Amino acid sequence: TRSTRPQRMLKAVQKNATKGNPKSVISAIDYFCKHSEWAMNVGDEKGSILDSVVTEVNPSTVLELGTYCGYSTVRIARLLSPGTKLITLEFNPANAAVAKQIIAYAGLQDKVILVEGSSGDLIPQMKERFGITTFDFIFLDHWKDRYLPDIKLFEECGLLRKGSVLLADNVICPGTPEYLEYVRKSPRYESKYFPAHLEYTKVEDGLEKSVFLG
Ligand SMILES: Cc1ccc(Cc2cc(O)c(O)c(C(=O)NC/C=C/[C@H]3O[C@@H](n4cnc5c(N)ncnc54)[C@H](O)[C@@H]3O)c2)cc1
Ligand SMILES: [Mg+2]
Repeated sequence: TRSTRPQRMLKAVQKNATKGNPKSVISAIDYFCKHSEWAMNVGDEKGSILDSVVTEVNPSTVLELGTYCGYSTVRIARLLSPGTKLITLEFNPANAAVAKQIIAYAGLQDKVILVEGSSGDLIPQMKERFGITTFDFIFLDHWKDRYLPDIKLFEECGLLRKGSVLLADNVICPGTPEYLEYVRKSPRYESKYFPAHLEYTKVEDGLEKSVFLG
């Protein structure tokens, strides 16, 4: 049967990147998306903003919602200090299987815990399953209608502390209007919009960084 786009992306990484070199994996995926097939990775322009926020926060506890093929997982994990791991949630087994291989090809498997399942089910399990008290940094890049319910779930589960940083992809395109309204209106968050473009296109998009004020 015909291969899937994530499988073709993995092939491109195995062909064009250097094993154990995260930067080359990131470049190989960006090249594939620019010259072969567009795919919904955060991309290089928004990825640089992601890099700068992760570097600024220098988090000890990290959560990513929506692994997809692991592109942003690799971007984040490569910047984490030794001994720090990121937890990434993905409910599509086929995507998780590809992501696992791309993360391993980058040599970052020891810095990543990939959990198969849905955020709605897994977020309430973070404390008991992974011994997490609160998250320092959360990257939201899953189904856009899950951003708002999931941030409320973080609050209900006591997973945010004063200074926790949430970074949300696609707040313009595809768009997350309810989430944006919530974080921008709530007195419990300090929000900032980083303008950019939809990955590999000239369409306007951007990231919203929201700091929990406790
Ligand atoms: C109209 C239009 C369409 C598409 C675009 C382009 C565009 C650009 C982008 O950067 C995008 O991030 C997206 C986008 O839709 N992303 C959704 C990403 C899902 C992945 O995450 C997984 N997942 C989804 N919900 C959950 C969940 N609860 N728990 C665990 N995993 C979940 C899925 O299994 C997928 O692996 C789309 C722009 C405009
Ligand atoms: Mg996205």
